[in-house]
Amino acid sequence: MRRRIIIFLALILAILAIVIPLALTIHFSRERAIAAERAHMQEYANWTLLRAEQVLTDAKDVLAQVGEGDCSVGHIERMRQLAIDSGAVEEVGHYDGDRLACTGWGKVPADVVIGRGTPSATLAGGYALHLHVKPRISHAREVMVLGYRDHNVLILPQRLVDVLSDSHMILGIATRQGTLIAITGRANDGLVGQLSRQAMTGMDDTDIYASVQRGDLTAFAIADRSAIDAKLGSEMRLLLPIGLVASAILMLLILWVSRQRLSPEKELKLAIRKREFQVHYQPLIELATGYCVGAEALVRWRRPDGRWIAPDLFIPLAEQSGLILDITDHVIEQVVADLHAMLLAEQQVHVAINISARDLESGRFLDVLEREIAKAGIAPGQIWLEVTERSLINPDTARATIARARDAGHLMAIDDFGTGYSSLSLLETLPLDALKIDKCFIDAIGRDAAASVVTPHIIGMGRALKLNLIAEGVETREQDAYVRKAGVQFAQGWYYAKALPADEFMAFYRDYNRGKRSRFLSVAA
Ligand SMILES: Nc1nc2c(ncn2[C@@H]2O[C@H](COP(=O)(O)O[C@H]3[C@@H](O)[C@H](n4cnc5c(=O)[nH]c(N)nc54)O[C@@H]3COP(=O)(O)O)[C@@H](O)[C@H]2O)c(=O)[nH]1
Repeated sequence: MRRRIIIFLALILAILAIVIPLALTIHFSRERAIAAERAHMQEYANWTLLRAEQVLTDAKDVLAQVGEGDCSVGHIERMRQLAIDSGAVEEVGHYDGDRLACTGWGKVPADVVIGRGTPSATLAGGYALHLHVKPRISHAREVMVLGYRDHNVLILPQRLVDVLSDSHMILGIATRQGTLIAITGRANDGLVGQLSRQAMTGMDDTDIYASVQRGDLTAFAIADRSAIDAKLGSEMRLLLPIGLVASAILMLLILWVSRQRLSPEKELKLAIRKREFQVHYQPLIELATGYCVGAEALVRWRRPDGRWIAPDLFIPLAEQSGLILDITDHVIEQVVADLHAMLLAEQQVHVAINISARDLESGRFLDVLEREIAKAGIAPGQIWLEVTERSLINPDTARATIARARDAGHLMAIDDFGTGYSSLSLLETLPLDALKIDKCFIDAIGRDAAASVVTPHIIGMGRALKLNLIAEGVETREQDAYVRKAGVQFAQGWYYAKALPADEFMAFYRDYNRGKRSRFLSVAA
């Protein structure tokens, strides 16, 4: 269940690890494209402003150079020459009072009356600006007129906005007060009015735009929003690799974390934290009396989905990772919690707890054991400890811990005896109380197997060491009869009972011993 949740979460996170960086890449690419296009519009509004300022400066220069005039031949010649030399003005004219008297083309005929008119705007320095003027002398295209004192110049408005652009856009120039002077194409009137009045940048459903103001003028640039899409491609090409790398890093991170979470060691750690372990008890039978005199505590892992996991599958990992220390502590606490009432009431009953090589090395379990049994008032002799032959790899440390345990009053048994290649001389030096003959030798009884020849020797070895013998894995009547006859003191195995939950074990103990009680007490005494 937990595994499935982790895999499900990892899948969701993996999808998010792809979707979020990609969505952010698209979002930031779009933001950058918009910002770039706004800056682009601003740049062109600036170019337009510069161009318009240049044209007006040229026109003002012409007005400054023309000097005083009286429509003499020399004056007219000067006006014509200035118009030819200037790239900005089309014509220069001279007023006599309120009437245009002559231009670079010559004197204005007496029957043609051209007044000064009302200026559309007045520019700094006292220049009068007239817009949308149709010249009556040259009959040229619509112009704007810049007047100063007795002279004026005609300027083609397009000159103010003739800026080469790198993409399709509309450029415009207006007076500071918002009167449009020139524009390069058709655009939304409302937007043009807005841009002519103030410096701004922005975007609406169809356009992206910017306007700038300086001195007497406002310049603006407008482009279709599709310009953003064109930039989006290049921004995406820039940001997409970053987005893909971020996705890949996130995916690797998720993979790493989920592998960690799914690792058996991590699961075991979590199971210890959540106390998912339970202890079952396999009854131990005293063969001479036929009584159940105790049990071996065997740990089981109950997963949150209800599945039981056998110790064979997790004890080796727990030993390898050191987590066995915590499991042993848990088993001790559980045994005391489960059986303390029974152990107090039935002082002849004992429980055997399995101790690993790591436990022997650290000796920590003894502190936990002492604390727990002292709290419950259980006699130390009612707790036996089983160590396998294989866990005696470091005999000196093992000997010290075994001695400590025996000094505390516990009985020590060697488990799986016969499979661990312990030498008789080593076993002789250890302070032991019992030997458990491994199941493989019990299995061999009555069979034509190589081990069957060894079984009597294993029993003989136990006897030679003057230790109590326990036969484990007894499954048949024949095996029971054999070990009884061979003088083995105790036996456990499916022939008597499997490992049972605490309450079932206590019920088994009551039922199994019923009717045998008086005889048992006399034997125990
Ligand atoms: N360090 C710890 N080791 C522990 C602990 N609890 C268990 N173990 C060790 O795990 C191994 C497997 O144990 P389990 O699956 O519980 O099997 C035990 C018995 O159920 C099984 N058994 C007993 N009688 C019979 C039988 O007649 N037939 C049959 N096929 N199996 C039988 O044998 C196991 C008991 O083994 P042993 O400990 O050698 O007496 C096992 O090595 C456990 O020791 C723990 O808390 N700590």
